[in-house]
Amino acid sequence: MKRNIGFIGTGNMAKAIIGGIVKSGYTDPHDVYASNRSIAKLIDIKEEYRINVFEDNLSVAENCNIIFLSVTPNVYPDVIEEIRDGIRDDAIVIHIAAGQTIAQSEKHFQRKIKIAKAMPNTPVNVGEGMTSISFNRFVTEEEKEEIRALFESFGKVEFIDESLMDIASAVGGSSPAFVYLFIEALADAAVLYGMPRNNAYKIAAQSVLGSAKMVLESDDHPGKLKDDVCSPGGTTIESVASLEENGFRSAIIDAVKANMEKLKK
Ligand SMILES: NC(=O)C1=CN([C@@H]2O[C@H](COP(=O)(O)OP(=O)(O)OC[C@H]3O[C@@H](n4cnc5c(N)ncnc54)[C@H](OP(=O)(O)O)[C@@H]3O)[C@@H](O)[C@H]2O)C=CC1
Ligand SMILES: O=C(O)[C@@H]1CCC=N1
Repeated sequence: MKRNIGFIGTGNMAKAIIGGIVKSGYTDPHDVYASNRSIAKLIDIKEEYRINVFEDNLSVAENCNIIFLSVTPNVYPDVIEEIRDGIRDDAIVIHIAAGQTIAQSEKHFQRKIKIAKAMPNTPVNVGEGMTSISFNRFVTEEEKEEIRALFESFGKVEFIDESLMDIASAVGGSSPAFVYLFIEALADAAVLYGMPRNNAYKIAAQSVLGSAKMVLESDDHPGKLKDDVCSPGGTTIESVASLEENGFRSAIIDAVKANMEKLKK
């Protein structure tokens, strides 16, 4: 079935997804539609990706059969009320809002709607995204595979139980921010020792990328991969000991806990 893909809200996450589906060739930009509160962002995204834009949300709903609700969760009730009557029966609505449950949205829609709850991250923009997805009971198995293919066009996909969506949001949706902090800190340290910033970012970022690939592509536990870097009596174990002393691991676990606490509010 031919699908027009719509985005209500063209903020950071929607822009990353639009970039992902257009650059991967998954869809033609002519089949992508978007609306946003401020016109300036719409003009920018239209210029960058040559997609169609509307000044109102209802037109996106009426013209599309995959609809991303890419606004923040506090805006969901108003947006759902605006588009409710314009949604086509064959449409699949994709929620990406952290903390927004399928049940909450179903309550606002007040009608039978096919819903996919997806938790992507911004690396979708460069084809290396991670998206966790769950569905409501109205989405067929065939449609689930169609949604998988969409998200796989710009990264990896896991179907998970909706009860795990908050932790998927913290560990998949938010974690790129933690990793950027790590890369920035590594690069700052390199600059402190006289390395030019462009060299520093490249060396730090590629080391993170390669390490992630080792975890994904070797059968080894991350602890074993760490051990392989630490030569006996060498330099790395000095750094590892320092990180342990400074509570590196518990700082990460606490960061995830803070994320989960916020999602409960
Ligand atoms: N950023 C990320 O890495 C991730 C975000 N998400 C989820 O994506 C959603 C959006 O987050 P993010 O992109 O970061 O936030 P942004 O603030 O960047 O984007 C939200 C967009 O929604 C627009 N908007 C607000 N109200 C309306 C409305 N009534 N009608 C149409 N558009 C509206 C805003 O427009 P304007 O700015 O013009 O007011 C803005 O462009 C959130 O629910 C978040 O949980 C999920 C995974 C990762
Ligand atoms: O910061 C946020 O609320 C969103 C959810 C996951 C990433 N960004």
